[in-house]
Amino acid sequence: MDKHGHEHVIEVTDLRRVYGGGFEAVRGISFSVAPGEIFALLGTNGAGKTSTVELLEGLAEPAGGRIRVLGHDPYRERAAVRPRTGVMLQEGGFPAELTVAETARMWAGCTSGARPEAEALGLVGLADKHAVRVKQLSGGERRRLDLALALLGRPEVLFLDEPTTGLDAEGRRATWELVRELRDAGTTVLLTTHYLEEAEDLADRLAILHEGRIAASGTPAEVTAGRPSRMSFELPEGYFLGDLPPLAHLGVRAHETDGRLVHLSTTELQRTATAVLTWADRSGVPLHRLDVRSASLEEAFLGIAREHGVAA
Ligand SMILES: Nc1ncnc2c1ncn2[C@@H]1O[C@H](COP(=O)(O)OP(=O)(O)OP(=O)(O)O)[C@@H](O)[C@H]1O
Repeated sequence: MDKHGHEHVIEVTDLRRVYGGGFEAVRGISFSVAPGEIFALLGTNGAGKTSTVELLEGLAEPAGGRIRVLGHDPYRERAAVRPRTGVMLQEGGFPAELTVAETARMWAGCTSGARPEAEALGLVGLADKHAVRVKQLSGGERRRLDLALALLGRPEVLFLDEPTTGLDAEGRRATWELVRELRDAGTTVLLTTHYLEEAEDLADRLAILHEGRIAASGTPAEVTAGRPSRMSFELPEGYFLGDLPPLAHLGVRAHETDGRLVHLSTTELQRTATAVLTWADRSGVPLHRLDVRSASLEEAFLGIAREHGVAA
C-alpha cells in the first residue's frame, strides 16, 4: 500500500538473481511503484538493471525475494500478468524481411484486445513507415517500432528497457512526451536508462543500482538533495584563483583549475555565484565560459560511483 491507500502496481522485496556460474547480479533490492507512476532504474554498466527488469517481466525465476506485479507473481502466474503488461526489451529481434505494418499485425495477432496497428504506429511516429521493411529502418526507428509493439495491448504496466538508446534528440523528446501521456492516462511505467537527463526529466521516482544493490532512491529532488552544485568560468590572463573572495566562506567544498578554467563545487550556489559575479563586476573582470548549475542527478550518480570506487 502507498501513503494514499492504493495498492502498489509493482512490489519488489529483497529480490535476488544468481546466474549459472554463481554470480549474484541482483543482491537483495526492494522498491515499489504506485499506479500511474514512472519509475526509473539507473545504474552503472552491469549494475543489474536488465537482470531486474527480466525478473519483473517474469522471464526468469528469482533466486530469492518476492515480486508482485498487479498483485501476481510474474513468473509463476505469467498467464495472469502477461496480457496486462507491455514489454520493450533491449533487443527487439524482428524478422528483417517483414514490413513495419506486417510486424505490427503479426504481433497484434498474439495480443488480446490489441489496439489497431495503425494507431500504435501513429503513437510512435511511424505511420508513414508502414510499408518499409524492418531491415531498412534506422536504429532509432527500430526502437520506436519496439515501443509501438509494447503498446499494442493497451498495457496497464509498461516495462521499457533503455527505450531511447539510439534515438536522436528529437526522437528522445517525442518518446518522453508519449511516455508522459501514457502515464497521465493511468499507465504505470518502469524504465531503465543510461541517460540521467531522461530520468531527471521523466521519472516520478527512481533508484540508482550499483553492483546489484540500491545505492540511492526517491524522487529526483530527493536523490540530488545534499549533492554539491557547480560553477565554472575562465579567468582572464593575469588573474588567479587567489584574487577571488575567500572561497571557504562561500560554501565552496572543492575547487579545481584546468589551465585558466576554474571549477567550483559548492553547497551554497547562490552565495558562491553572487560573490564571484560581484567580484568580477567590481573588478571589471570578464568571466568567459561562465556555467552555473545546481545539483543534478549526474552529480548524484557520479558521487555514488566515486564513493564506491568506480571510474565514472
Ligand atoms: N546470463 C548471464 N550469466 C552470467 N552473468 C550474467 C548474465 N547476464 C548478465 N550477467 C552479469 O550480471 C551483471 C548485471 O548485468 P545486467 O545486464 O543486469 O546489467 P545492466 O545494469 O543492465 O547493465 P548495462 O547498463 O550494461 O546494460 C553483469 O555483471 C553481467 O555481466
